[in-house]
Amino acid sequence: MSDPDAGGESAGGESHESPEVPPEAVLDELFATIESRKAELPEGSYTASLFSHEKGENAVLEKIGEESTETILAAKDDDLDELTYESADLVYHLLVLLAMKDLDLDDLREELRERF
Ligand SMILES: N=c1c2ncn([C@@H]3O[C@H](COP(=O)(O)OP(=O)(O)OP(=O)(O)O)[C@@H](O)[C@H]3O)c2ncn1[C@@H]1O[C@H](COP(=O)(O)O)[C@@H](O)[C@H]1O
Repeated sequence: MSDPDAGGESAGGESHESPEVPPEAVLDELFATIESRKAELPEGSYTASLFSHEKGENAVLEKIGEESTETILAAKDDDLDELTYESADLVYHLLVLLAMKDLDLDDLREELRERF
């Protein structure tokens, strides 16, 4: 996997498209970035702030609750752009939670694969 900091991510929370990351590698790249933020806790990183929040794990748990509600509301409104946006927020925060609990994408993949 490539260096997560080489893909244009910014500790300031800016998001840049990374055309060199193929679509099928996006989740792995994102998770690698999350793991990097967890290890290095750079200043200005929203992800790092979730790992060092004074509320502890409740910070990310609350975000998952909020993003779940926003996802449901977008679906009820049949707003597909909003549904996609809020789903991305939800998945991102879920991946932060997995990393916080020392789980990773392989654990998730394995669990899903066993259901085939
Ligand atoms: N994918 C994400 C990502 N998705 C959501 N968020 C943040 O999650 C927060 C969501 O909170 P809110 O819902 O309150 O945001 P909001 O914009 O006020 O409200 P909404 O309209 O989104 O509902 C915002 O601060 C978003 O910036 C993310 N922050 C970071 N990433 C990824 O993590 C990388 C590293 O980010 P930093 O840790 O900030 O460097 C980035 O390059 C991205 O790839």
